[in-house]
Amino acid sequence: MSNTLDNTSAPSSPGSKNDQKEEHSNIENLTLQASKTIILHPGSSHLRVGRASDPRPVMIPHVIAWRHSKQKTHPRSRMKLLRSCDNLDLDELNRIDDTLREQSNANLTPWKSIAKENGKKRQETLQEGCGWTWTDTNHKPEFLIGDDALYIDENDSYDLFWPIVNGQLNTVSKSLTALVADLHALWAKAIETFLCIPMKDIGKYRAVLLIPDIYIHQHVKYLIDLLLNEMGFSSLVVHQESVCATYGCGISTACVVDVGHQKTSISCVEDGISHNNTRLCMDIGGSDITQVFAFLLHRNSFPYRSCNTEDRMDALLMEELKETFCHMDLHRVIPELQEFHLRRPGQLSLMYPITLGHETIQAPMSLLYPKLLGRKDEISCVHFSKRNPGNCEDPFDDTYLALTRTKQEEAWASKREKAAAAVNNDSIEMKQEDMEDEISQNYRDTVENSVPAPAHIIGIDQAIVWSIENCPASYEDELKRRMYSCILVVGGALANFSGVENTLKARVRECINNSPQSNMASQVEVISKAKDQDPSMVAWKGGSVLSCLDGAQGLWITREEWITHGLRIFRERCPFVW
Ligand SMILES: Nc1ncnc2c1ncn2[C@@H]1O[C@H](COP(=O)(O)OP(=O)(O)OP(=O)(O)O)[C@@H](O)[C@H]1O
Repeated sequence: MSNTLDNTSAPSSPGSKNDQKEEHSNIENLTLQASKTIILHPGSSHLRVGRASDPRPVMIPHVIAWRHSKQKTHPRSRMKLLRSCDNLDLDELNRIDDTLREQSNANLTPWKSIAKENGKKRQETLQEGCGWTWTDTNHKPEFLIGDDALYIDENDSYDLFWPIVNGQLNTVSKSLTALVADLHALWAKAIETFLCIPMKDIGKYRAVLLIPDIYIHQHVKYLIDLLLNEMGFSSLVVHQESVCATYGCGISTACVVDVGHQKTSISCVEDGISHNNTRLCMDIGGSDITQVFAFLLHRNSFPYRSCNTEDRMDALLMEELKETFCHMDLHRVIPELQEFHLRRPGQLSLMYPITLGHETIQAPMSLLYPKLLGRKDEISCVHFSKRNPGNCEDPFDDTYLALTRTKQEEAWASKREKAAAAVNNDSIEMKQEDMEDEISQNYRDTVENSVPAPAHIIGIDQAIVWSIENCPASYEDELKRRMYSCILVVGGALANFSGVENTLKARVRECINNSPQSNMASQVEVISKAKDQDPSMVAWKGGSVLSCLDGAQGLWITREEWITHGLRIFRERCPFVW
């Protein structure tokens, strides 16, 4: 498929008039097709949706607000924008500080001095309002989506719901059927509002759906059914985020590190295939960085003293401050005098001066030192590829494959499945030590014990090494070498920080320096803004590239085929191992 990818951008060779005519009409066809293809990339914080012909997608908060009656007696659900972090392990901050001192050769200003400075700061009221208003709900819409939902007054009669949590469908708060109904309402409204396509015309459009690398089979089935059956798209292709990310950058082989709002997913992709054993997902991301930053700002006498991240507007302010001030440039540790604006719908804006110390680096570094997050659920926060539980619609499921695979494949698969099941807490009887033994053993098989086994959350640098070391064997470890020399960071949460490439590169080098792969250390390269694209849109872009590839034309499943053959046809056409 990579060759085809190159072909799409290759200039046409001059030929006869007929050839040129044919080429012209091919291009016209392709453009027409692209304008009739909608790419959907849902995430924990944002939904990206747009036509394949668009240079970039519309990106809206992936949230829906349902109206409820004022008489409702039970408390309204208030899904928090940021997860709480009450157990930060502050000893980890000392480790981060040691690294900063070593790298910057500078003295770090103690947080108490910064706090003293901030204690003196007073806000200034600006004469102009912020221009924001609460969403007008006077006409009592049944539901609202995106920014309209996010900016509903908290006292208004609406319940907010984020359908994706930690990168997966949020089935903790709702049944799968109810959740899919929410997605139907949300996606249809987004397509009508932002792409100006009435749902009555959706049958003229094809859809590309991006799913997580580690997906739940049943969820994918529900989503296909939603798009083809319920919404009525004419046909559909489903593909994994990491592979689409490589298409989006025009890179054929990379270790893709996708750090989003609530999840970090790592996978080694080679020519359009994400290697199963290299996939790892941890429930940590940008939302954790925001929480750590909020904590550190409070410790440093944050001048907006009543800030409370349980409040939606304050949580959004914290996100904005993180995106504006945080970075991963380890040489920038000197305190800086900055200012920020506090905006609230219908109120005058306030301008606050603030002194920022090196908490602006400590917060993003928490993803390299995840112990800092103090996650109590850290074992259930690590996920590996899941076994296909099988489905009666699909005769060639894992059970069939298990019966037909070789002895060696059998041994490997059973070991891996046991370890993955344990880490995912599916196998509750398994004791902690057994579990660690299994995972270590599984891990030793390929890694020779050079990196700790990911039975709990580990730093992103270590997770990258774990993933690459699990690549299939190749001549003189050529594949691993290629992965180390192309670590592609996508997703909005890490790739946007200045200095991330150098910092991550140094950390990965350090991780492998004392391992059998130390000869590859000098070749480690990290790319965070491939082709100057917004890293949170790279995978979406790849979805649009995929929809135009010649080689992908055989992957489409039509509505009729889905209705007639169900999962069987999906397995046949699926561009990844189902
Ligand atoms: N300029 C920036 N600097 C730092 N962080 C940023 C920046 N822009 C966006 N982010 C962060 O990126 C995160 C959103 O990234 P992304 O859109 O890739 O996540 P998502 O796909 O919605 O979530 P997930 O991958 O967890 O399902 C948010 O935490 C946001 O604060």
